[in-house]
Amino acid sequence: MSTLRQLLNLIQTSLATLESTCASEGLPIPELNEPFTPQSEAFRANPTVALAAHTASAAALQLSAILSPPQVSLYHTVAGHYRSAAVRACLESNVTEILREAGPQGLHIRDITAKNGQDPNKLGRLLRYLALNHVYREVSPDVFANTRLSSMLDTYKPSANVIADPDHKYDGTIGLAALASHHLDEAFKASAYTWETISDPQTSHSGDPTASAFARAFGVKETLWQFYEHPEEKYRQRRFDAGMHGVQAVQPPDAILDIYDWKRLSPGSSVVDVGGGVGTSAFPLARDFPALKVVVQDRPDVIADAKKLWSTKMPEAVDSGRVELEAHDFFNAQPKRDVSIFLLKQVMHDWSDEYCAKLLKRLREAANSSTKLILFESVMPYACHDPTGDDGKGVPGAVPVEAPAPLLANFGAVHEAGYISDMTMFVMFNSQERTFHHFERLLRDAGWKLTLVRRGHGDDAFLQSMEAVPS
Ligand SMILES: C[S@@+](CC[C@H](N)C(=O)[O-])C[C@H]1O[C@@H](n2cnc3c(N)ncnc32)[C@H](O)[C@@H]1O
Repeated sequence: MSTLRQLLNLIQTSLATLESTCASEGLPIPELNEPFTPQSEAFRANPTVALAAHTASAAALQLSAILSPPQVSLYHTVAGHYRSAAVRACLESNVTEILREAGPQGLHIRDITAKNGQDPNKLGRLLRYLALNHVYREVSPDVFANTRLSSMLDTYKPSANVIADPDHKYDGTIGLAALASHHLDEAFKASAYTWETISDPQTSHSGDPTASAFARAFGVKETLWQFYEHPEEKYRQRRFDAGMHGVQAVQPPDAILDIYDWKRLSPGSSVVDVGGGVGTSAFPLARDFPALKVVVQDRPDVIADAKKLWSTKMPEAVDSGRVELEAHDFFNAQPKRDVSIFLLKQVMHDWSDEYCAKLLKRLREAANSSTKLILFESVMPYACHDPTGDDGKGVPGAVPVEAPAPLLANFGAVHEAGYISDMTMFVMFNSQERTFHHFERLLRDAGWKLTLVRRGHGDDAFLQSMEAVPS
């Protein structure tokens, strides 16, 4: 059978599964022209529906790559920066808020620009360009409306407020628009310097966090965190914080409870959350497993914030000593001993290999023979079939569920989020997301043996957990 026919079959069988499962479970299938609501995404929580939707989408994208003129497909990627530029202009000129208030019949570009002060000829072309990819739609000539995609850029504030007070546009929002605004500013500009950064002998092979494309683009020799400390960067700092709040909000709050069988730990066992922030993961652990000793380690200013938070959320836990909030630099010798679990959640992806190696060795030095290391990170799939799992002798969970042939094994651009995160880590921090084999190598070199990958939250989940023991 031709590849085209195989792709078409995948679309047909996936859609049949999707429609019948949604019908029997009473799950609505989203409409492109209606605004996003959490309920409109509820169907994806059903694993059968999610797999069918992702398979059909991946097949449709591959079909388009075959049937579109190659220069058109290529330029979809080559000209990606124009789409970013256009969406940035619409986001920052508050088009989505204006169109939300206009409703599904849309608004003429003259009336949009009467509100946001833009040139109707220029903004109208940007909107029409984005409508090619269903971000906004042109309802009738020069009349535009939101779609499911553009509605995700909504701060849900009245347009008059965000137009009058752009400095506080993203404060107190759910964060997705803030995250997009951050990506379209710092990360977008940084990404333009990717080649300059990896071709300059000063930075090409460096693991230094200040050797990033971001530092080059902004003409600084500092990390993003140091950059945000400048008084004139307060707006960007607040916008970043709002964006991170949005990222946290879409992660299941109690995911930490599912990544290990915490019941197995005997009373008094100690769990050290290294780089644990203000204790987001430690809260559910301390709440559900009061017999454990939970230590949260982070930088001094983060621990100061953590102390304030815990004093209102769970003061007893800190007062009794079963939760300890400890300022500690994870590149220095680890002060804790007799630790059952060292937890590293979304810490490794902030650092290049040389820094991760340092941090892993500090933990290994403090480990005893029964200590476990749990990493909670994105484990990046290859874009091809991974033969690791074929003999069944490898590490359980090392290979994710792969897409059926002839699709790309990782579902291609349908699962792009992890790869976007990898690019973000690269341009902003000179760091990265890693494949299973990369994690395995890093751990092995630092004296750890990777024994298990847990994919409890589904294969398209953002984070997977990995277990390692001293080797
Ligand atoms: C991406 S955040 C992850 C926080 C937390 N594990 C979570 O998942 O919510 C990385 C954390 O590493 C902390 N960090 C960065 N450098 C550190 C260092 N040298 N020592 C200790 N913590 C550090 C940051 O302050 C931040 O809280």
